[in-house]
Amino acid sequence: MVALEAVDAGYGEARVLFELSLEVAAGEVVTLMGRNGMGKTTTIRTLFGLIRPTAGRLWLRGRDRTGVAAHVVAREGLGLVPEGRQIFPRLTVEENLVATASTRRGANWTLAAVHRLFPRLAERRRNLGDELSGGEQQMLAIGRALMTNPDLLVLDEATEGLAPVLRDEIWAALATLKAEGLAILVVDKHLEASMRLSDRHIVMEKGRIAWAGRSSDLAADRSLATRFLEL
Ligand SMILES: Nc1ncnc2c1ncn2[C@@H]1O[C@H](COP(=O)(O)OP(=O)(O)OP(=O)(O)O)[C@@H](O)[C@H]1O
Repeated sequence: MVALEAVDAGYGEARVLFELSLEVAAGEVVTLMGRNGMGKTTTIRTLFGLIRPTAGRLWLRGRDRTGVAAHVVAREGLGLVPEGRQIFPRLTVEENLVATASTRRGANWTLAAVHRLFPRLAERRRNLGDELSGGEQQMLAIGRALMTNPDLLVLDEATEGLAPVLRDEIWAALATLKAEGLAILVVDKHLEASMRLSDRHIVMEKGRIAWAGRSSDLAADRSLATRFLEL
């Protein structure tokens, strides 16, 4: 449903992505991995139209969407959980969720549905964003992205800096979303958890794809992790 095809992209003169191609099909869960600074966030920004590629194509639902504005991409059914969460600190939990609500195509995601996925957000609904713990903020960031009713949810380091019990809660929520048929692209360093969740894994090195394969391939060759991921 989304694809980058031979994309070059970067910031000003600095080229970060080199002929990068990747694809996420409907209902598929894919992990994007790699050491710091290898271009994962830049890849996500390019997918969302936040960076315009200098070469190559962005495909959404089979249509060439290269160079379209970010708000147009968002309306095509891509929901972003950005690095650092970026929730609204002075809005309540409920206001944060309603702020991004979309009525596109049936609008499965309502406040009640987000509360079912993360009961903690129902308890905290009247708290301000900056009164939440890190884990609760992350749940809110995911809930907010779901309120746009995406077909593909993209998470950039969503479990970073969270206590293990909260990380597990986030992974469990993602497993529920996968079972409901949502496509997910997840940037994450936690290999074991992402191997359990994801269908496929893509490893980036210096703006290029260094390795791609299934969880069973990763499990079979542990040297891949040390080679590409510093684990
Ligand atoms: N806004 C920016 N302006 C200029 N260069 C940038 C900008 N953002 C990132 N870069 C550079 O682009 C390269 C790739 O960064 P990117 O954030 O995509 O990597 P990453 O794999 O997501 O790493 P991390 O895990 O540290 O977020 C790095 O060399 C980084 O310094």
